[in-house]
Amino acid sequence: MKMTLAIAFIGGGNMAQAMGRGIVTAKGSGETIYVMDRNPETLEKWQGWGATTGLAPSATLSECKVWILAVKPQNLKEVCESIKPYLKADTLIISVAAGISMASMQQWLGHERIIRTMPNTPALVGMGMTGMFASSVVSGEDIALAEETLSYMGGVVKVDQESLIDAVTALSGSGPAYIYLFIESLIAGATKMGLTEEQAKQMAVATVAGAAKMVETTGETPAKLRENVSSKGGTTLAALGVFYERGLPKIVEDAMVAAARRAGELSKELG
Ligand SMILES: NC(=O)C1=CN([C@@H]2O[C@H](COP(=O)(O)OP(=O)(O)OC[C@H]3O[C@@H](n4cnc5c(N)ncnc54)[C@H](O)[C@@H]3O)[C@@H](O)[C@H]2O)C=CC1
Ligand SMILES: O=C(O)[C@@H]1CCC=N1
Repeated sequence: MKMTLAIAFIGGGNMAQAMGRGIVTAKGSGETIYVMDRNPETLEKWQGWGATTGLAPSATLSECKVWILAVKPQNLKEVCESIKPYLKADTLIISVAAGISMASMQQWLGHERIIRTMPNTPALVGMGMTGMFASSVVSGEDIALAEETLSYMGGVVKVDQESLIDAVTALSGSGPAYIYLFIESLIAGATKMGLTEEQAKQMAVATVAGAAKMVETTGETPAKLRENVSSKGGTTLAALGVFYERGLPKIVEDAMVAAARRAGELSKELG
């Protein structure tokens, strides 16, 4: 027997699939999920997970208590207008869109029960991180429901000001891409020194994962752990010297400021 639908993804692309995969893994199937996406190819993956799918808004949306808005910020206004007729008073909206304000979504949807979040794609492997901000009208019960839904994808951190979602975007939302660039750079450097691509990838990935796990489990600060690797007159300090000389900490800070600024621009351009 088909299970009752619980969650609707509005837009079933990269981010939605990463989030959906977390739910499918936790629940054993996608049977409680409904996905609305105008691209039939995008829906094929969801169908393989057992989800119900649709190419356009329909009454099926009304069967779902939680709607996750996961289209590009540029498409959000038109999509909100198209799904609005199927909203019920108790529908809980969770937006993952970068840079689109709560006020705009409340206006486009004529609905106040909205939670703004910023997840990231490691949700696909259950290691996501989501920052969330709830409007003042959202009940404790709905916040708990949103936290439960998001916890299938990894960690959840609540922030108490909407503007902080842009900082979350600059850190964990866009952050996986920064780490991928760093891994790409490590692999490129190692292959130039003679390691094979496969060897370099294995070592780079283990180094990033191992270092992150050390920060998570030892209780030491990242600075102390860095010092522990850095022998006096040794190889690590030779490398770190280049990072400092070229201003890596400032480069990272500037990059994050650019990401947060872009979120602010999206908000001005799109709502
Ligand atoms: N990709 C990432 O790492 C992250 C993305 N986000 C946010 O997630 C949202 C989605 O981003 P992605 O998944 O990367 O984009 P995507 O392009 O992979 O997915 C968007 C989906 O929306 C569908 N769509 C667009 N207009 C539609 C309409 N009118 N009706 C039905 N379906 C429609 C598209 O067919 C597409 O499958 C964005 O708002 C982004 O800011 C948030 C955190 C991380
Ligand atoms: O690049 C973007 O705009 C989205 C938001 C965070 C990650 N990807």
